[in-house]
Amino acid sequence: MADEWQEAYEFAVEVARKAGMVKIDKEMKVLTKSSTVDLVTKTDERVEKIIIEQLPCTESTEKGCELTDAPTWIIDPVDGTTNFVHGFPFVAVSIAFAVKKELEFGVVYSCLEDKMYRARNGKGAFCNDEPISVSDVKDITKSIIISEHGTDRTPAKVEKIFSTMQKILCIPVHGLRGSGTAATNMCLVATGAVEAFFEIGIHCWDVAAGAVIVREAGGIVLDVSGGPFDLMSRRMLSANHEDIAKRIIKEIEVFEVPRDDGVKHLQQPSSF
Ligand SMILES: O=P(O)(O)O[C@H]1[C@H](O)[C@@H](O)[C@H](O)[C@@H](O)[C@@H]1O
Ligand SMILES: [Mg+2]
Repeated sequence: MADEWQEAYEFAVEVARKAGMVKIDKEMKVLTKSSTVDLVTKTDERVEKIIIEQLPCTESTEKGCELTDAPTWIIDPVDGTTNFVHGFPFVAVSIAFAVKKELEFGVVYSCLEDKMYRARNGKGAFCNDEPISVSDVKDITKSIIISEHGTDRTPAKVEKIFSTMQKILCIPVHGLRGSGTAATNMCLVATGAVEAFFEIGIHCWDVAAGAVIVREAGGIVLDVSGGPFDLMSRRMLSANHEDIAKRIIKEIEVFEVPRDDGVKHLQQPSSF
């Protein structure tokens, strides 16, 4: 049987590259989404339009996310919009494709670094056409971990986020980092530059492509409780190895966030 999705995969790489030809423009119009620190720009809209016009069979929906069995594109035109607005040099285009609710391939173009990350189920992960793989460090005290504080500044949530970061820092780990884009953070796990990245509050479009890239690079993608990864849950932990993941999970102070699909919060059974 012909390789059904290969053409779509290759096409997504080209579309991501074209969409990534964005320029840092000091006069850009900045708008806000869920809060005054959750930014979106006219460029986000322009890039989204470029992508949607070029990808085959796209129907765009303004109404949140619902993953059905139909072939579905999951797009973040500018991941790292706050970076983009400030000229902080990590901005990515993220394009994923799911079939029957399973992610089939993911493409992340880190445009300012000109790094094209891509992966397809069972076919490996690549950066600029070179195969990539996760780090082999299993000792958390020899690791670098990424987390982000997101855009919800409710004091109780911020407290949990910083308390988690403090506990992880004091394990101790070699360092804590954050590029400001979830898609790029996941690619940093996939290349072995860091051992893990976790965040509560991200959206499906921030992490869908990265999830395929991490898995194909030999890593794991889980819920922050250790249970199976649920794309709509807005909770994600990606790691090079389950030893690193288990150790981080011990320290994560989980808090509730509304799911992307609007379904009431589901309890995630831990696989550890
Ligand atoms: O830049 P966007 O697409 O809004 O995504 C980022 C999100 O807004 C932040 O809350 C997260 O901390 C980042 O990891 C996302 O990539
Ligand atoms: Mg994003």
